[in-house]
Amino acid sequence: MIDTLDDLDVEGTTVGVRVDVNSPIDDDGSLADDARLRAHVDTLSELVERGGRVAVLAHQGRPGGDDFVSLAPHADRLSVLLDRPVEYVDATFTDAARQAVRSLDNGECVVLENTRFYSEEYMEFDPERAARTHLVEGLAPVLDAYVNDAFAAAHRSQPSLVGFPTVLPGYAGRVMESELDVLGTIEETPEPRVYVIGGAKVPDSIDVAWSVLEKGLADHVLTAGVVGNVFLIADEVDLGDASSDFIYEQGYWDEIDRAQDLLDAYGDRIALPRDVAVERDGDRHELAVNALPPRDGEAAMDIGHSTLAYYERILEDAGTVILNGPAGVFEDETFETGTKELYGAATSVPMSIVGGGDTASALRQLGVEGFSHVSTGGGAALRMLTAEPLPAVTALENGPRAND
Ligand SMILES: Nc1ncnc2c1ncn2[C@@H]1O[C@H](COP(=O)(O)OP(=O)(O)OP(=O)(O)O)[C@@H](O)[C@H]1O
Ligand SMILES: O=C(O)[C@H](O)COP(=O)(O)O
Repeated sequence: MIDTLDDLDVEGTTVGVRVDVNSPIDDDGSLADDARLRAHVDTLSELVERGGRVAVLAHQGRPGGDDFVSLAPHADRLSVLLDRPVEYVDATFTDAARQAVRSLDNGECVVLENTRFYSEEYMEFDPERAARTHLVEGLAPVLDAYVNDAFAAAHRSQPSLVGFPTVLPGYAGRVMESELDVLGTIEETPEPRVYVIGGAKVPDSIDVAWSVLEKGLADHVLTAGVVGNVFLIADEVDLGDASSDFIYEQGYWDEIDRAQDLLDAYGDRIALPRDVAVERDGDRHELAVNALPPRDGEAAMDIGHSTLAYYERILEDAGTVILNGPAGVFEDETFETGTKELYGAATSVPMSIVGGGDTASALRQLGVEGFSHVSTGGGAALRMLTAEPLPAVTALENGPRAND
């Protein structure tokens, strides 16, 4: 059992609230989409309205990425969404951060700096070790309680997710609570069950594919996006240098072997793209897999119409579809078709569950709606849908309670 905000005596309590506001960022450093911030408004408003002193903790991007930026724009946006001043401090666990938290009054809120600006936060620990990191040792002494609303990051055992609830009474926020309610019952959803796995986080996606195939949860796994490209290469399709170099540069080369092992073990339940779209003379150009490799410099940026027809036939018979990750580079209009049509077809399946930050923003951008549940989590939703425990949830379950 996990305590929720219903169990927390909020008035006058200093609460560290871990949210997941990891968002797409424009070239000028501003937020390209605020959906993940809006998702946390209920939890944060409730805490400030009930007189809490709220210190917001979150990550943005990954080290080395263009979206690895400060949380200052997030604080500005939260201030608009919560309709009250939200302070921002460019520190997370130092004296400056502690000072900012100590000076909060009832009903006030401060956003601390991107937790991943500190290297320990980008490592995975067991909860006891996570509790001895600089972040947790530095900040926990000025907090009375910890609320985890970051369902989308709950598959990470990083200090801000598993360390705080090991030393402070922990509570699930409203997003966490509702996601666990909806996604906790995957084994009871209608069959056949189809998992559509696209996007660019290849190692996570291959883990999920292994797990759902091994446990018999998936009748079919449909691959798309960079994940689909990795499977094609594993199936000895020559995708050309541009796509191969991209996979190599992302550090995903070893994933090709894992994809191959997966095809050997469960190939009959894994569907691979039958064609891909590349850019040729400024336009979209589709190439059947047997017509590959593409010309020099052409990369596989989307699935093509023959793949769409194949996947749509599988979806017609599905009872449940679980989707994560766009089917192509949907940010470019030329390559939005795969994502738009595949996700559009999925809305006709009786139970359709979508996860993922980029996926949710892709769907809004493309005007695709009508799913049974759009989760705030991508990797976390998928992990949960494999019936695997989420480390951050386990840490909340095992941590101290207010009355202990
Ligand atoms: N064929 C492709 N080549 C290059 N990039 C691709 C391709 N297909 C999809 N992408 C990129 O994948 C990115 C999104 O992948 P990602 O796995 O992060 O999805 P997500 O929905 O955000 O999931 P999560 O919430 O787990 O992060 C998009 O930016 C998109 O451009
Ligand atoms: O976008 C996500 O899936 C979460 O914010 C977790 O981000 P991560 O995959 O960089 O840990």
